[in-house]
Amino acid sequence: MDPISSATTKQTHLAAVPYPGRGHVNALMNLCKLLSLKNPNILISFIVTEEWLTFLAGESKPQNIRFATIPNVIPSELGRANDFPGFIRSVNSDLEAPTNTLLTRLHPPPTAIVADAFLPWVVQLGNNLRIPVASLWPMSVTVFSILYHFELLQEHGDFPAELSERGEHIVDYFPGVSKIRLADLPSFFSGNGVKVVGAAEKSARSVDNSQFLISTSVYELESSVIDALKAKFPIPIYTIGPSTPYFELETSVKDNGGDPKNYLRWLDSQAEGSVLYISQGSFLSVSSAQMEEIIAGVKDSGVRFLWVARGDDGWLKDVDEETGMVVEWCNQLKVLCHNAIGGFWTHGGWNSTLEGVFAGVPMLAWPIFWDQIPNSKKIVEDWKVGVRFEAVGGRNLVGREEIAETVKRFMNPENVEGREMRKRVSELRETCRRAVARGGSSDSNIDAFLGDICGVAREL
Ligand SMILES: O=c1ccn([C@@H]2O[C@H](COP(=O)(O)OP(=O)(O)O[C@H]3O[C@H](CO)[C@@H](O)[C@H](O)[C@H]3O)[C@@H](O)[C@H]2O)c(=O)[nH]1
Repeated sequence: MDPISSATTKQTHLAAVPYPGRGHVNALMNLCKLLSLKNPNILISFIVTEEWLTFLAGESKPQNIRFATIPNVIPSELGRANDFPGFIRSVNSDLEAPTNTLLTRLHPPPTAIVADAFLPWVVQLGNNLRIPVASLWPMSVTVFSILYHFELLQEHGDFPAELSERGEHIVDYFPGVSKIRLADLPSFFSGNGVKVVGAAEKSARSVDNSQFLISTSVYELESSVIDALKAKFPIPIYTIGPSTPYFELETSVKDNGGDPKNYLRWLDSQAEGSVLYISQGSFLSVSSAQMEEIIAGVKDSGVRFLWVARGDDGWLKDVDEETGMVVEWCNQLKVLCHNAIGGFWTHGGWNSTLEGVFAGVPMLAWPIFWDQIPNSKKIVEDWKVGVRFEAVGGRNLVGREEIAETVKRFMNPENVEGREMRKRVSELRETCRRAVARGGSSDSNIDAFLGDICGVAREL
């Protein structure tokens, strides 16, 4: 197939197919907004289930991005954590047929597709329909390289790994990836994670049949692994990150995220760098016993916090504003960029990790699973912009005293180690700002991708 020739004569119509999960939908929507800002003449159809359309109803977006829906053929987002392997199975079997039908009925017909790589079957649909596909990899390129080269783990006898025995074993054979302990690999390779490792590997390998690989990373943050992949791959690899709404920072009108409390006003009244922002991700969390220790530990630390907690976390509702503030949802990037925020307690989701770096806020990582583990290693060891609770997954319970001590030390502005971290993260913040500024690595890659899918040289 010649991916370009079909695009040259028609209006550019991009069909965007996100994986149904918050971190994935947001990343692809932000990419679509960036493309649309740069070229308001392209049409983008953003394909979601009817349930996801209700979640996105309040989303402000440019006119040339429209939603197109498929029926609710997968388990509800609201309970997907209950049977995660079952959810993945359904996404990989039940979404394909309605997506195919929709792609063939969209008008005008799509001239290109951008799809989350965790929907590997979209690549085949695109190939069948002779529409070029850009696979969006929503995690770090490091994690991509590890999954793509899964067979290296097997060849070295490192899969499956019993982490209690071999967790400290260091692996250095993934192209471009810095030395990493087996315990720091994505959780796909051990314990229950092996139930989904096949699906994850398939996602990474699906790019073999796509026409572009787009990464939400920032070139300068992972240059060695990106260079190694570029040397090996015949298709363009575009890093466009962070795929987060930095372009809306000044203009967003949704500062309260629908929450009746004004957390931004509260932040305005706090001393610079004094507040810990806490968010444990969008759908999986820790056990309730562990949560009790975390709440007690954070409160005992005496550090003020802004905490994102879901509706069922009722025990956080009695927090008074002298201690902190609890919200169900917030504009995370805006919060992180507020000068009252001095630290970010994060599960290490890739978008959150990049947002922490973009905002220049040191991170306290509590990874739960998947790529959050290598992301936390990157935060602490590679970039040196944070600390982590060691091996939280493998321990029964991290006690409140340890949590209180760690939080206090982490947020103490006098702490020498902390000063170094803050300096480093400010440097990386500038790196990210340069990447998205005009002519920077991410900005140029977005232009290049647009040029490719529009099939004509654009006037910038
Ligand atoms: O109150 C909140 C809480 C979160 N967010 C946003 O929600 C996104 C969350 O994304 P991420 O940090 O990546 O976390 P998850 O939603 O948990 O992401 C899933 O998808 C990611 C990308 O594949 C993976 O890195 C994670 O491990 C996986 O859990 C971020 O952009 C946040 O800014 C808000 O805007 N407000």
